[in-house]
Parts: sequence; C-alpha cells; structure tokens
Amino acid sequence: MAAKLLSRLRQLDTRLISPQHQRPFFRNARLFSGQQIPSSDSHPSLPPTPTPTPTPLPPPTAGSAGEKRQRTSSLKDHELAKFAAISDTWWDSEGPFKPLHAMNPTRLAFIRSTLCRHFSKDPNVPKPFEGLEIVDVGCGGGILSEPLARLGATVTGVDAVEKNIKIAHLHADLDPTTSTIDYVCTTAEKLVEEGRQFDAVMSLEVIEHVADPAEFCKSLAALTRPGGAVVISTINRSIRAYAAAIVAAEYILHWLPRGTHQWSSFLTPEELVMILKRSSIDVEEMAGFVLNPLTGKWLLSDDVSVNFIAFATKKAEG
Ligand SMILES: C[S@@+](CC[C@H](N)C(=O)[O-])C[C@H]1O[C@@H](n2cnc3c(N)ncnc32)[C@H](O)[C@@H]1O
Ligand SMILES: [Mg+2]
Repeated sequence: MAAKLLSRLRQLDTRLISPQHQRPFFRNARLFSGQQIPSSDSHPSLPPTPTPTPTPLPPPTAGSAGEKRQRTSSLKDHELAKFAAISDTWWDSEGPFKPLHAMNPTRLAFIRSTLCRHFSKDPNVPKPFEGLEIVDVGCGGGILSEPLARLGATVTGVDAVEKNIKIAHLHADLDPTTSTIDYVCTTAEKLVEEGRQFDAVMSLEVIEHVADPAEFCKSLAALTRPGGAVVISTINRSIRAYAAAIVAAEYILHWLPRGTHQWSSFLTPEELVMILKRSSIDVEEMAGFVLNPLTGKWLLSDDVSVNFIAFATKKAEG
C-alpha cells in the first residue's frame, strides 16, 4: 500500500517537472473557458480520487439557488451534495468541519490584519470592522461569518445549499451580535445580477468546489466596491497538498469525508493571482497555513505549498 502510494506520488512528481508540464499557468483547462486544451495536458497520471455517492439535491425550488442553475457558472451539483449531506455537523468542532474550526483563529488573524491595514482601521479595538459591509460567499454554517460580525462588520452570508443557510441562521440566532447576519441561500452570480456590492468579499475554501473558478472570480470582483478587498483561501495543486489534504486528511486521519477534495480542482497560487488579475483584482499579500503537529494549532507561514490565503484589492475609481 505504502509502496503503491509512493510510486503514484513519484509519477505525479515526474509529470509536474517534465518539460511539457513546465507551464503551470496553462495546465488548468478550467481557467480557460471556451479554449481547447490538448488532452495530454490534463492529468494523465493522477490516480482517480474516489467520490462518495452523493446525496441528490432536492429539485430546485422557487427562490432557491437552483432557480438559475442553468445560467450560473459556479455551481457543481455533486460538490453541493457533499456539503448538504453533512450540513448538520457544521458546529461540531470534532466533526467533518474540524479543520475549518481549527484554522479559524489563524485565518481571522490574517483577515483582521490585512483588512485593518487596507481600510485604515485600528486592529486593537474590540470591533475593528465597524462600518464595513462584508459578504461571505460559500459561508456554510457560518464559521467565518459569525466572528466577522463579532468584529463589528455588517455581514451577509451566502451559500448555494439551503440546509447550510438554515443551520447558519439557527446558530447565529443564539447570540444577539451574530443574529444580525443576513444569511441568504444564493450564489455570487445572483448577487451580481441584483447589483449588490460590498467593501470586502470573503470566499474561504470554496473556489476548489466551484465549476468555473475564473467566472467565479469575476463574480467576486463584481461584488467588490472600487477600493474594496477580496480574501480567498484554498488548497494548492501541489504534491504536498495531494499527500496532506487528500491522502492524510481523508484516508489516514479521517478529518474529512473521503472524496471531499479533487486534486485536479485545486489552484496554484500563481493561477489564483492570474485569474484575479484578469478580473482587475490585484493580490497584495499571500500566506500559507501550516499545522504545528505538537500543539495541533495552525500558524501563518510563508509556506504556501498546501493551504494558502490571499488578500487582494480592487482599484479605487478615478
Ligand atoms: C468547505 S465549505 C467552506 C465554508 C466556509 N467558507 C468556511 O470556510 O468556513 C464550502 C462551502 O461552499 C459552498 N459552495 C460550494 N459551491 C458554491 C457556489 N458555487 N456558490 C455558493 N456556495 C458554494 C458549499 O455549500 C459549502 O458550504
Ligand atoms: Mg475545500
């Protein structure tokens, strides 16, 4: 088993460093909507990642995110089904969302420092985000939306899965500060159609689950006011990420249900920078998250080889 895994990883390694694969920007066909990428440029040696049998989503109902599914670009039904199937576990800090709970203080530290610097806010006051309107796209059960509200932001949380929004609502209602969060079952594209804009747009651990990351970034850009900020976190398409985020997290440690992540859906930091740039969003800061195995705590690091977070801005008008 170990030998088989090692040989698979070696195959992957060879594929990534072989001359025909030295153009990381051009490997990911999903970033080039409508453009044909030769099939040899896909992922020939990537072992198939098992996917669980997804629980089918209920048929789209009026007013749900499914309503415009034909016209939206970001929704992938089988990805949404994975989250719908475990939606009642969002607030179980030992359940399938344990890694998000564990990473939350670290990602909030990054968000707090970057947003405060950008919007000239004092990071040391109890509510540094007072006066900021923030949207949390793909908010799930509200693990990030809630602390953003506690830090003083006016928060809108959106998710394509109705069950997630219900759980988020119920949980937020337990505290008067978080009960102000406006949770809506919708998509970024739909908010754009409605002409909504925010000072800051967050989308953490979502882009690897959408159908078209470039189109998704365009929507995030459109939701950002001129002079506003975007924060995205995701997983690098690296060999280390395959070993850590899929083999270890799903198959050895059982932190996440098997099939949660598809390696080929990950983006490298360079690809993320590029697709945001095409939407006129400039990445200004990036950090990696690394787990200290002794304390079990996640730390910000320069190592972006597995989990990483990017802070980006949209130019002010004029
Ligand atoms: C890994 S969870 C991240 C939750 C939250 N952002 C966090 O980090 O705590 C991904 C979430 O994105 C949602 N999602 C996936 N694709 C989406 C899309 N195209 N539009 C809106 N939400 C989406 C899923 O339903 C799920 O709740
Ligand atoms: Mg993910």
